[in-house]
Amino acid sequence: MTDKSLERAATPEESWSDEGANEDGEWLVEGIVAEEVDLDGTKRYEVQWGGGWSRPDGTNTTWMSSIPGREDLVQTWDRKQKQMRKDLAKVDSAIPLPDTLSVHLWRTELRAHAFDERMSKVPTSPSERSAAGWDEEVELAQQLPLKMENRALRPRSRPYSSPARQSSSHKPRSKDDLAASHHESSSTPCRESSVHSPSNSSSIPAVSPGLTSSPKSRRQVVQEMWNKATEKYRWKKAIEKAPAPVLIVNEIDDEEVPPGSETFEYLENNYCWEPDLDPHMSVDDALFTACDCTICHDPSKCDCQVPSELKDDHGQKISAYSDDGLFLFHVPGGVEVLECNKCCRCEIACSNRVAQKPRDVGIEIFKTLQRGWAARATHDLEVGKVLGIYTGKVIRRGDVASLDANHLDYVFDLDGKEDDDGGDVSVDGRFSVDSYNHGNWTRFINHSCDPNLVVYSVVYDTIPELNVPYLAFAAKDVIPAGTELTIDYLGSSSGDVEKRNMSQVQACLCGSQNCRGWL
Ligand SMILES: C[S@@+](CC[C@H](N)C(=O)[O-])C[C@H]1O[C@@H](n2cnc3c(N)ncnc32)[C@H](O)[C@@H]1O
Repeated sequence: MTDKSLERAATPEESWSDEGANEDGEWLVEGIVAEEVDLDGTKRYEVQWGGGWSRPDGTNTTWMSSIPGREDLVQTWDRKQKQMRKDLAKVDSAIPLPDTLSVHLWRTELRAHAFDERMSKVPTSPSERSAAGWDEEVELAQQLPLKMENRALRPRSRPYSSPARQSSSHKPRSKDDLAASHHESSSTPCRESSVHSPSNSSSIPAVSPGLTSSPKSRRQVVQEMWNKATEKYRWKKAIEKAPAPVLIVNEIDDEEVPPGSETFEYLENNYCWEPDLDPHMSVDDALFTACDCTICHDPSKCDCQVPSELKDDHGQKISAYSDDGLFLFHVPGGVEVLECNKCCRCEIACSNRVAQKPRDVGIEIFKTLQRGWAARATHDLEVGKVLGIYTGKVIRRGDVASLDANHLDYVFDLDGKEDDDGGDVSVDGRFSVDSYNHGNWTRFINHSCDPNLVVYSVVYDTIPELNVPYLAFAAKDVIPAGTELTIDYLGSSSGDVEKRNMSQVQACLCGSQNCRGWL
């Protein structure tokens, strides 16, 4: 594919006679009809020529980065576009954004493909993008002072009721080479340098080493850093594929990247933790219950499902997913989905490996008018589509209280098996995930009282007894590309607010018809 917007059409001066020029031989500009933003942030305007001039094929526009002598046209155009974006941003987050924005999204996709082309790799599908060039480019941009907002609340996972736990039978098995054939990534101790520190390895020179091109914008640098991090989560053998890209878009104001982005450690599909949690988090392979299936169609015959509590009305074990990997929404509160794990023999294509697969949907982190940054997908999503997992730093629940207040908005409790009093989960066994300094795109998912995503607990690279499942996000409805992705921070609990200090409650600006008014 060719990025048409970057082709430079011949101007009338270059290709055509003077017919259509005014008496001074100057060409008349009728106006600007479109704009395009290049990968490095450079704008181009599609200029329509006046004077009745047109090419033989009827076209009469040219892409130009400036219009000498008609800067007024550029200013007026920029002002109107800014206003239009503001108006668009006022649209209720629960309502799909209008077509004008889809055009933008489509162009964003085109730009991503154009980038791939320039890096000499033609992507074969929208979700397959090249890593070429990241290595030279990702050495990071200028370190700017970061202003972190002080917020009070934290999103909580659904407060499930806690069913009686059955004791799991574990069938130790020897290691085989399967682990190596699956994803390279596993959860790791947190990278200390990513905690805000001006002198750490994430400091960003103004110009990328080895490149003579102009300095990169902060947006570009952060985006590249994050996408390079997703590259680590590449599946070998059957699927030579990294997750789809994450892009940063601001159509509202001049904030280039979300606060703290430059020092943020992007973790696409794994947790990190402090060394003191290592004995808890590092699980010996011998403790995994693994299956010998090739493709796991029948959970009742799948050894790794022995500890699973996901059953039908007759007590038969059932799968959380359809054969084509869509979430089926019959996982009751308190039940964790057990996906095939690194010791199972099944293929990567197994229908019981879903939340753990590299994300095949592109994500845009975009600025909203009143709710900070948010997330949306660049493709239409079908019901049950699983988008990814909440990642970040695993901490003991007891340590949440001592976090800085601005972390609390980004703390998700792993409380799926707990009831209001913690149930049969011991105090020492309660954990939370802090995605303030470490995490992935899901930390930008805002709250809606009428959300379009559901959250469920899933286990695959640890064992259920450790109580550190991942929280996975699945589309509750058909979600058109460009629609903000939202969850209900309070799950189904309406009583939860009574336990909260009311001074912590924030006004909800989700704009849905059944908005509770707070979150
Ligand atoms: C996990 S963060 C979501 C990402 C956040 N918007 C950002 O810019 O980083 C949660 C915070 O986002 C804001 N937020 C999310 N949903 C909101 C809503 N419906 N109304 C108002 N603010 C919201 C609140 O400040 C909340 O504490």
